[in-house]
Amino acid sequence: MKKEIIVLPGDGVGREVMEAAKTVLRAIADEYDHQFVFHEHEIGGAAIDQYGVPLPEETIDACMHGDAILLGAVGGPKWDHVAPDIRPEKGLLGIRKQLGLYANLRPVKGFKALLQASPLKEEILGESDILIVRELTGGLYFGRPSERRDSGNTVVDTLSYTREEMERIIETGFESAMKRRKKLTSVDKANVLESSRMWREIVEEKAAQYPEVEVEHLLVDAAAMKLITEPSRFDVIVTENLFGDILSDEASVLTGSLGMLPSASLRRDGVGMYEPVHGSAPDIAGKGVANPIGMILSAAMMLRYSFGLEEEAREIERAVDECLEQGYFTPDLFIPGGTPVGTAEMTARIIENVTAKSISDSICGMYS
Ligand SMILES: NC(=O)C1=CN([C@@H]2O[C@H](COP(=O)(O)OP(=O)(O)OC[C@H]3O[C@@H](n4cnc5c(N)ncnc54)[C@H](O)[C@@H]3O)[C@@H](O)[C@H]2O)C=CC1
Ligand SMILES: CC(C)CC(=O)C(=O)O
Ligand SMILES: [Mg+2]
Repeated sequence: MKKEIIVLPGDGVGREVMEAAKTVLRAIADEYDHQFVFHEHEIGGAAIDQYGVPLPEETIDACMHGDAILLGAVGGPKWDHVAPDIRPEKGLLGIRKQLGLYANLRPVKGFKALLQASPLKEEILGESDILIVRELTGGLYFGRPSERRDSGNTVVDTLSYTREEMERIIETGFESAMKRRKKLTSVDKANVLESSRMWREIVEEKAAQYPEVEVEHLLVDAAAMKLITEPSRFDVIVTENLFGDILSDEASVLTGSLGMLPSASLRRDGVGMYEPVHGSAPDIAGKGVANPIGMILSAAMMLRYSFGLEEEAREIERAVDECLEQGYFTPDLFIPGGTPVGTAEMTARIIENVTAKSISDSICGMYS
């Protein structure tokens, strides 16, 4: 299979973890006889430096013509003082909006080797993983332009959603629940927000079409608490943009680190951008210690959702699991008795496991 992959490394550790993901994809291409062609373009701060804007036309154009997009992360202190409308983060919001990538799937899955050191291990192990379905192109991040009034003493951000925007993501939530353990937790703030009241109405309407799905409503503040105290009560969580952003960083703690979580940003026709949940991590950027697993697992999601390469996706996931079982961990993680490594070595160890399987398979094949 030949695929053209648009690569947007962005800023900070985004660039480091992207190298790792490309290396793993090259190993998979070799093992399974695929051709993955990478086309690199700038977004975020790196694009501001080169083009003066966080989302250049040539980047959008490339994204529209590729088979799938991989994104690292954007932002960093270097661009803290640029005008608000050209901040690096506007590049990311812009590409999501312009490509219509409204459904952000954020699986929160624990790996056994890491959970042994976690007080939450019984709660999240095994079948009890969580899928957060986050609305990605509406709500507070996309309101009318934010403004400061009254000599800068009054600030205005607006939260607006259309019924259609809510319906399509809530449907994604129900469809995801149907493929999993058939439980959907809808998270809102319906005791206060009008947008949340409409959200809840729509969830109730859709529930009638999915009688097999058990539906519960939680207010976001209680949901944040229960995510930590009772993670195993959750199967699929569906929620709007801001709540999903915050809850997914929180949920990452259940897996050991924010650096572990991948995501897929999709639209109905299958076009997808794949990005780790974390940001550009300026505090560790350039030190060679970023955890590449969230980015590598995002590449696995790309193989699964955009290319239909389920076996190859599972192979990456298996290799990550194996590498952690062997005790390798980046400094954001901890495995008792294990070996601390940097980004490059972690990546090399993961690839060794991809290769190890196929070598042992081919040896078995020779004697069967
Ligand atoms: N998708 C994106 O591009 C995102 C961009 N950002 C931007 O990133 C910049 C930094 O934001 P922060 O609030 O610091 O969030 P962050 O997600 O970059 O970092 C939060 C904490 O997690 C750690 N961390 C993140 N990724 C890691 C990895 N792969 N391995 C090990 N540790 C990791 C960091 O070292 C830091 O202590 C800001 O400019 C922000 O706007 C933030 C979140 C998402
Ligand atoms: C620009 C931000 C909304 C990025 C972020 O934190 C995210 O998508 O998780
Ligand atoms: Mg976030």
